[in-house]
Amino acid sequence: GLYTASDQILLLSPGNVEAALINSTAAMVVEFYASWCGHCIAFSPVYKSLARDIKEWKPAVNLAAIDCAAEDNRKVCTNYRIRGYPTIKFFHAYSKADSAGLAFKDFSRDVRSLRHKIIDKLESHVEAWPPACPPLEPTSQAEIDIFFETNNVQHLALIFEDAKSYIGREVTLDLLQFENVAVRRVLNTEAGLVTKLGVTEFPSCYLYYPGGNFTRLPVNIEARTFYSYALQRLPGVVRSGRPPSFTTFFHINTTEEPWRPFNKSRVYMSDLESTLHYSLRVELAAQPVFKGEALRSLKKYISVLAKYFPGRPVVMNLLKSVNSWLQNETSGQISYEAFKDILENSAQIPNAALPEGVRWVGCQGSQPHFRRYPCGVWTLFHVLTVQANSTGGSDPLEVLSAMRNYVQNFFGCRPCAEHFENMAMESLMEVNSLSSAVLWLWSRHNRVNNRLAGALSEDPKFPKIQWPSPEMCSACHTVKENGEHRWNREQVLPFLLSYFSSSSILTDYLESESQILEKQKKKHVGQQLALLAQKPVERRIREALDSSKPPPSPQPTVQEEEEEEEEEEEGPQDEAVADEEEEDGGEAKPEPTPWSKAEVEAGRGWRLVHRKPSIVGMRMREQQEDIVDLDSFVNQHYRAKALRLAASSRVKQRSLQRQQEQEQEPRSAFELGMELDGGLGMVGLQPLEADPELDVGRQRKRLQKRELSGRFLDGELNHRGRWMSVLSIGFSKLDISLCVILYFLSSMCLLAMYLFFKNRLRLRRAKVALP
Ligand SMILES: Cc1cc2nc3c(=O)[nH]c(=O)nc-3n(C[C@H](O)[C@H](O)[C@H](O)COP(=O)(O)OP(=O)(O)OC[C@H]3O[C@@H](n4cnc5c(N)ncnc54)[C@H](O)[C@@H]3O)c2cc1C
Repeated sequence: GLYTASDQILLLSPGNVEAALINSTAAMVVEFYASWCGHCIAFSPVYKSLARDIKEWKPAVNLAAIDCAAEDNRKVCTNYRIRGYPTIKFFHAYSKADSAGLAFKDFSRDVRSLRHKIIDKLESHVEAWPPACPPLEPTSQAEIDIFFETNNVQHLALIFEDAKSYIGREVTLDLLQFENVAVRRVLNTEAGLVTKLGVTEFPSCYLYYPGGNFTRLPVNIEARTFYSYALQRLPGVVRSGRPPSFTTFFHINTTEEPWRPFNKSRVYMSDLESTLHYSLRVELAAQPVFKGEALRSLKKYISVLAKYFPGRPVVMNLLKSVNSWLQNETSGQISYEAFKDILENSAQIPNAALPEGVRWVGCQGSQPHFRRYPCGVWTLFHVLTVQANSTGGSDPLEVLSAMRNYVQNFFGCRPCAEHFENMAMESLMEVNSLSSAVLWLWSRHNRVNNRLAGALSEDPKFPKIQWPSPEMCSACHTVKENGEHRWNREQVLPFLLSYFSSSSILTDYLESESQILEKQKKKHVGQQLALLAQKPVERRIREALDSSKPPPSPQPTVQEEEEEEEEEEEGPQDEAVADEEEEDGGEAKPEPTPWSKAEVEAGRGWRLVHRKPSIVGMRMREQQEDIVDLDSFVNQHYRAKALRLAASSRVKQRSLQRQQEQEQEPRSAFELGMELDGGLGMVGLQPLEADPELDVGRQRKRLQKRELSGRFLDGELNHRGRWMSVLSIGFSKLDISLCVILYFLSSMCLLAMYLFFKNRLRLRRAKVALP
């Protein structure tokens, strides 16, 4: 068919036609059409506009349509004696079963004249006036005099007009769904009232109160739209079924968060950043993997954000890094986790971060379920279309198609996405310039506002209006000669360009950039700690071993090797001095390689695990460490720790100065990790202190030296201890046995050779001695 349920048009079928047309409390206007008929197709936008225009009239009159081209509907259309398309018929409220409806003859294809026709038909009701329809006939002085005795309303609006004018009746129907206000039309011929109120202009609107007090309703233009808008916003006037505390909502904090006072006619960066946070960290997270259409949509979305989001440097740096990573991604699919790593700036690009959490300001709702994120999404895309326009984007559809794809693929509200897609399919192709893109989004947003006005999702504190209101931009509204409201697009465009421009965006309630960066830094450190704490011991050992495979070049340079050898050969006294020098920074050298921190860490890990042994022969075992026995590995480190502790306690006893130095020396995070891990901190290779500046490499070196010093100080260790220490470095019992056997065999061999040559010499001497 030509219509959908979101058009505010009731779609008729054999199943619901009787319930809709027979004995209904509201009158019905029905379009009988055929979906293949060109005139029907041409008329459908008018009929949709009419439905939007008079949606407040629903309790009195409702619009419906039926596609007679559908086989199932043919009998219904035949029963109502439909001969041609489109045919519009009017059914009075409480129509009988045999009613065939009143056809609109020669109706013109414009909303205003159709509206007037509907009013004419409503007034032609001959039976008892339907209770759902307000009185449409002109009022009199006599009725006004006793009005407040018989009606319990706060405001009575009197619209003074001539007999031909429909404004009074239209405004009466526009206010049908609002409480605490009544509207009556007064003809210019009602001399008593005209004189009493001193009315000179027709049309004009006056508010009349008990006791005969009255005041003129101030509006920019004397027209239906302005009257209806102003009357719907009078104090105490609420949509039917809504709480009457409309005006006091502003001061009541009904949300969990503190209310943030704001200017209703400004855009806030805090809303935009909150939208980015929710969109990128929450909504996108629903997709574990992006591929195909979803990946293309994500790329487009991030691309327009990186190009047009008028963000602070810290946010823009982050968006640009995410964008360049995404655009370089060619594998055809990416996981959300990988995306998130870049989003959280795991690579620690300087001065780049997206603030965490939401802080709604202009998008605050009076209840936690009102407004917020969807308000932010609209605002974000209005800002982006305006930014694209003012920065001279090349493709008029760039932002809108990114929005369309985002909404279609990721926006959590699926019916919203469906409605938006329908609008996009219908007219997005008409957009041919950057300014028409701005206007397209504005007008489609207004369509959504129109559809949602009065819906349960409408925040009573922020009623859905045709935006901008006359108060915000009176020049945006005009009235045609015939009194019909029109948007003045020439005025709307500059208004939108200024309202959503980057220079108009307020930065209240934002966290400072340094706060954001500081939080991000803490988060990174926290994540590293959590990761370390979560990893099972064996996994950490395996990872350490994996990381022990040499990366391309962080192997020690010749100079480094020499330095390390020198350090290893230094005695304990030298070590203390060297430690002091390192702490002072005196001898500390910057990392000689251009590797990232992680790579350097990996390199250090590699060097640590593969450090040159002090016993010749260890090199031969390096290749085998990939298949190390975990238990013996664990044992080695337990033993190493025990030896270190023993050695350091001996040192303490022997040197008071050395003891003091050791006591003053802060325990390194690495050592703490060793203790926490039961001596396995070495394999985690992670600093456990929350200070990211901690030089883990130096502490490791120091630790190595202590291990070594433990061995060199071992003069006091007993022979068995030393033997054990030799074993602990890596020789198995088999190795030792083989060595002993080889030693024994070679000794035997030497002995045999000695005896052999000795005998030969003796024989030779004996031969020479013979005559
Ligand atoms: C793409 C999309 C489709 C949606 N579809 C539906 C739906 O089908 N059903 C549903 O229940 N909800 C839908 N929503 C949510 C709904 O439109 C509102 O966003 C939500 O109800 C919150 O409303 P709000 O009062 O904060 O104002 P919003 O409509 O969210 O507007 C946000 C702000 O934008 C400004 N604004 C308002 N109108 C315009 C305009 N025409 N042009 C420029 N700026 C304007 C105002 O300052 C307003 O405060 C949709 C949201 C989006 C993003």
